[in-house]
Amino acid sequence: MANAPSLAWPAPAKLNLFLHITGRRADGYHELQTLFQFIDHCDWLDFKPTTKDELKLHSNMGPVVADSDNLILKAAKSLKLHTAYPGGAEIWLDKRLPMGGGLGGGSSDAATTLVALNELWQTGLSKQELMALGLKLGADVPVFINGVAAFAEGVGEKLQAVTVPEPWYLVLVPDVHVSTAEIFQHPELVRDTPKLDQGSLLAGQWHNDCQALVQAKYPQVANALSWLLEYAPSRMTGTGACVFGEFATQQAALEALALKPDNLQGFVAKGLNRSPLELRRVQL
Ligand SMILES: C[C@@](CO)(OP(=O)(O)O)[C@H](O)COP(=O)(O)OP(=O)(O)OC[C@H]1O[C@@H](n2ccc(N)nc2=O)[C@H](O)[C@@H]1O
Ligand SMILES: Nc1ncnc2c1ncn2[C@@H]1O[C@H](COP(=O)(O)OP(=O)(O)O)[C@@H](O)[C@H]1O
Repeated sequence: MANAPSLAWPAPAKLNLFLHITGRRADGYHELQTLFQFIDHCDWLDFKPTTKDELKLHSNMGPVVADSDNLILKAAKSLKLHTAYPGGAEIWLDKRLPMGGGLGGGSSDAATTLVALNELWQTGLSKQELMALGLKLGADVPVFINGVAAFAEGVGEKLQAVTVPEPWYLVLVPDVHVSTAEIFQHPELVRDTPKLDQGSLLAGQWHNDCQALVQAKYPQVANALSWLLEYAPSRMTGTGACVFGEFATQQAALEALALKPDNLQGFVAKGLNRSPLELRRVQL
């Protein structure tokens, strides 16, 4: 399985093109205003329904995430429980997205699992029902199920579809893990950015409220960003650690990639307003 070039179901990464934190709820979660766009860089999954009451995951992730914590198995289990589905599934994961980088790979894997098993098990949930189930697994899961670029509010679950430019991105992956929970708990996090309407936000300057704090704590992120800013307008995605620069053409992004320092990982990807998961659904 390790070299399986492409399993059947994509789980794409997302970028937060901007991320504003506008407040904190009583339960500790933060109110956001953010713009999600997908990129054509994906994990790949495959699923085989079984009659046995068992969920089994084969993956190339290594032991970094225990099965009991894996969002894929959590998603499959929650769909099985919610619909009282008696059977199970064998699941394969070809992990390609960096973990804990603000690219949403775990959430995307969970979303693809819910969408795929709902189809293969014929459990018949609507997209809205899947999104509600997904939200219990993580704030970013619904946008991946919805599959279109979106302006998001609430904790990221109140979505409005948007059409924004689809540039090429050079994404850099600093060699550091940034914990989402740690950044959201930090006393110095900016959490009082004024709420604005969608039109003003889309037309304004895009920024990420977590970026200054993450840069200050993690020199690897600060260094990646200052290198990238020499080539293109660049920001951090989510709570980091990945940063992305916007390029008009694939060629320009690849030329910058070729010049990157050897100690930085990176890749070039296209911005997409419709996710590869959604495009697969439409094409079938
Ligand atoms: C910040 C964002 C922006 O897209 O992205 P990432 O950098 O993680 O990809 C997300 O909202 C992250 O979503 P997700 O990664 O699903 O977060 P969750 O598992 O729900 O939450 C992880 C932890 O972050 C905090 N958290 C998360 C979301 C939010 N709106 N407010 C929070 O305070 C909570 O402490 C929670 O325990
Ligand atoms: N299938 C999965 N893929 C990636 N991470 C997972 C998965 N299941 C659980 N996790 C956990 O979720 C964390 C966040 O993963 P990920 O979604 O890749 O990053 P982020 O939320 O920063 O975008 C990981 O560090 C890992 O502990």
